[in-house]
Amino acid sequence: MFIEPVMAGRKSGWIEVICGSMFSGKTEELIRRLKRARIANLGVEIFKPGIDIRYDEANIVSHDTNKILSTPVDSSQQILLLGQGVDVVGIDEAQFFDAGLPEVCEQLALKGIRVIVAGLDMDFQCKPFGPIPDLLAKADYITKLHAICVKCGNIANYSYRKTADKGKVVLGEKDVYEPRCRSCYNLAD
Ligand SMILES: Nc1ncnc2c1ncn2[C@@H]1O[C@H](COP(=O)(O)OP(=O)(O)O)[C@@H](O)[C@H]1O
Ligand SMILES: Cc1cn([C@H]2C[C@H](O)[C@@H](COP(=O)(O)O)O2)c(=O)[nH]c1=O
Ligand SMILES: [Zn+2]
Repeated sequence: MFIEPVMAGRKSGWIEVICGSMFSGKTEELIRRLKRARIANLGVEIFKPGIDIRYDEANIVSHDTNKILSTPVDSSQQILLLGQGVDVVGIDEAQFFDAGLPEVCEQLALKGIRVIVAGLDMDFQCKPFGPIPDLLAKADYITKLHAICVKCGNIANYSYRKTADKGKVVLGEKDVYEPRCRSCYNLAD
């Protein structure tokens, strides 16, 4: 389990990235860390991409219906503007943001803000997803989570798409995707 670092001396920010496949618990872990920050009386701002309206327009909602209120935004620059002056910034579904997100996170961390980012590291074709690879390179702390393979029960690293759609961005949940391990991902069905 991730334990919040204790920083001595001057207030310094940092970047945490929570990554993994779909259903691996990224959103739950993000919500857990943000709720703990609120319990510590820290100022928290939470963002998600405007396109992510799967479960709710504004809330970040986990597959287990755990939720926390967020501000939907359309660009990483908005996070830089709206995130000023708080202690902690949380970002969910970061794979959908533009290529400027890593630099925005860097700027926020430089201002002493703890930045917690959750997102898919790979798309349905096992290709790196959006700004996540660059975020991983810049992160101070990385947590890689795993789901359970629906085919065999092993640890799942991949998000298998069940439909014929080949577009990179296709919103969905169990109707469209299932988590699979490496062997089961490479099965024909
Ligand atoms: N195959 C699975 N493996 C693991 N968790 C699953 C699976 N199917 C459903 N879940 C549920 O999904 C929850 C994680 O949801 P969530 O945090 O939204 O994941 P993510 O954001 O990584 O997609 C788990 O706590 C569990 O209840
Ligand atoms: C693999 C993959 C996923 N998506 C979409 C599907 C969901 O709407 C989100 C991921 O949500 P989660 O919180 O990680 O479960 O991303 C996509 O658009 N393209 C893909 O390749
Ligand atoms: Zn498997």
